[in-house]
Amino acid sequence: MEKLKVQTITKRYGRKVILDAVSFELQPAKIYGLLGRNGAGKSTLLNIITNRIFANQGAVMLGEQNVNNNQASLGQFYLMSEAELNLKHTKIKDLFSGAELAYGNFDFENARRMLTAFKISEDQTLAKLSTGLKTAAKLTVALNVNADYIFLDEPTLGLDANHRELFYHELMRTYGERPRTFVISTHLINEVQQLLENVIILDRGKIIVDEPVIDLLAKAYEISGPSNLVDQYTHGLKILTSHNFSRIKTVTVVEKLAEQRTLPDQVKVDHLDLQKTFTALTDGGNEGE
Ligand SMILES: Nc1ncnc2c1ncn2[C@@H]1O[C@H](COP(=O)(O)OP(=O)(O)OP(=O)(O)O)[C@@H](O)[C@H]1O
Repeated sequence: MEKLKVQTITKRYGRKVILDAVSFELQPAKIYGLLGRNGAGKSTLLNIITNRIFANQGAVMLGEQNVNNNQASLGQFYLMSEAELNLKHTKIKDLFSGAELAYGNFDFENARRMLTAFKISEDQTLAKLSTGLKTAAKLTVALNVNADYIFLDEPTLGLDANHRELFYHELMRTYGERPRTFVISTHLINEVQQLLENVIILDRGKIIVDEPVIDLLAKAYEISGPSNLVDQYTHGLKILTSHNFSRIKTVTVVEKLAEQRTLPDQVKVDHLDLQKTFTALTDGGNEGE
């Protein structure tokens, strides 16, 4: 498996810049989270990587090959997204054969086992399934297709809590059996935190985070206490969010706290989880666009 390199991708719709010279790399056999607020450009980016839409500038490379219209490279990528590509009236079993035809070595046995777990018959068509079960059927294809890079755009759309658990379990199972790269774009950040090795955060057209989750969380803090003491302790730090309740101030920072900073007795420092870190970093972003 080769590295996938996204190099200075720019995408504009009219005069609006959706992706602004975005660059990052995906390593073989890792699970990434691609996070961003509504309208941040996640789907646009995944569609560009998989050649469904075209960038105004930049390139996507698999190893040394530009993937643009390159069937051999594109044959390593699979995108599961909301778009149904006119497959509504296709039976699930025909989706399986389609994946076999396009990619070879489809894991029929595991796919049938997953369908049974989701209580879906392979003779059903996507059109007749509920939103959640449609997602479950598409996930069953995505987790059993023979591709090195699998992009899951909103893979939990409509899935109830039990089915989401089943999906996370199946993802880890297939990843354990055959490690390949998964990129999961989702808003259910807390739920996927345990699955992700790396996180990429898109905000207002740019990548603002691209690192192992463990490294990001190691420097993500919530600091609270009497307002004047919090101000004193955080002097010189970049405060991302700040709230006052009565005389207690709570701020978030995502940067290393130097050891020589003395923590006043009444000030408390806690680590943030991934959801809160994301919110702190993207507060004031582009929600609702
Ligand atoms: N075909 C299009 N024409 C014009 N603008 C578009 C088109 N497709 C997407 N956009 C705009 O590009 C921006 C990014 O959209 P995109 O769907 O990539 O965001 P997203 O991060 O996937 O959002 P969400 O989390 O809400 O699904 C949005 O402002 C959207 O309105």
